[in-house]
Amino acid sequence: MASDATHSPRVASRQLPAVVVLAGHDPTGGAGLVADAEAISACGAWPLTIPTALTVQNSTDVSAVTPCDPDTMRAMAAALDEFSVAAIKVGLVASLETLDAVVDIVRRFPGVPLVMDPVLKAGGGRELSSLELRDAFRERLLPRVDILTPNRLELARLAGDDQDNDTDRAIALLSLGCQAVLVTATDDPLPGSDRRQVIHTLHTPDEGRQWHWPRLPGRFHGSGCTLAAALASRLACGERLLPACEQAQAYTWETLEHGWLPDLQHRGGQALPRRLWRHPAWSDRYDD
Ligand SMILES: Nc1ncnc2c1ncn2[C@@H]1O[C@H](COP(=O)(O)OP(=O)(O)OP(=O)(O)O)[C@@H](O)[C@H]1O
Ligand SMILES: Cc1ncc(CO)c(N)n1
Repeated sequence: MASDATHSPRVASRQLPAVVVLAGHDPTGGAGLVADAEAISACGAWPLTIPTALTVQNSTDVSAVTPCDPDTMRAMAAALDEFSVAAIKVGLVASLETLDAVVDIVRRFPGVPLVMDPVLKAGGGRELSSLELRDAFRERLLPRVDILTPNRLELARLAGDDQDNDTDRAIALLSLGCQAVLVTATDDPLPGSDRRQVIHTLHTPDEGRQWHWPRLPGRFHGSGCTLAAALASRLACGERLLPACEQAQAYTWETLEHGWLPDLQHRGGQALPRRLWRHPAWSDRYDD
């Protein structure tokens, strides 16, 4: 056995691409930082988690949000200089002060792909963003975003009232400097669309692309976080935008297909995506 003096830990020689996650903490693990960390790990990268807010919530609704201390967030980011940061994922930003910190942190990583999942409203309807905050977001963070992943409601709220269809709304956001917009249409299906499917539309300045996925029964808590975190992870691993979008959607769909309901009484709770369902420790559990 090697002596202490000569012992060196067994380490992998390959560097793992890291994803900085700036998001709120959801104690259920359905959404927020924990969800993001699971999705990022499952999709091949290493999560570096910086909390933006602490929330009180269950699988249905958020009842309180406490923004985190912006200087602590900045200090956390500054301490991560051993890692090779290859993507950033931003989720819930609940105050102007934490938005300032997010903007400062993002500036530390110029050119690193940034995925933003705008979290404006909780599943149960609680507002999580003020008009002032949305304006500041559009002005200060959106121009740095590589891909935004709003649902249709978030798209309409961020684009404002001047457009009357999703394409024009997405173009309005692209004109503010964001590079791509992937719009999900689950709770608010596209007019005239087949309700047995969920449709995603990618808008970029050069191309558009649509995907159709079979609609799974039930409602899910944290599906949007899963999609955006998986996408950040795939981009961190060097995937190009289009295949990264496709792989992140396929992964998200599988986590929902393997989702589970914490409340078997079905008192209105939502199902939680099982993001590590491929892990051997989970393989023989909870499956019907
Ligand atoms: N019932 C469902 N069937 C199939 N896919 C779903 C279903 N619900 C959500 N998804 C998938 O989850 C991902 C996130 O979409 P969704 O529209 O739920 O985002 P969101 O409303 O922003 O989510 P969240 O409220 O969790 O932030 C998409 O890939 C979407 O297709
Ligand atoms: C912390 C957090 N982020 C995002 C969402 C949206 O699902 C949530 N409910 N909670």
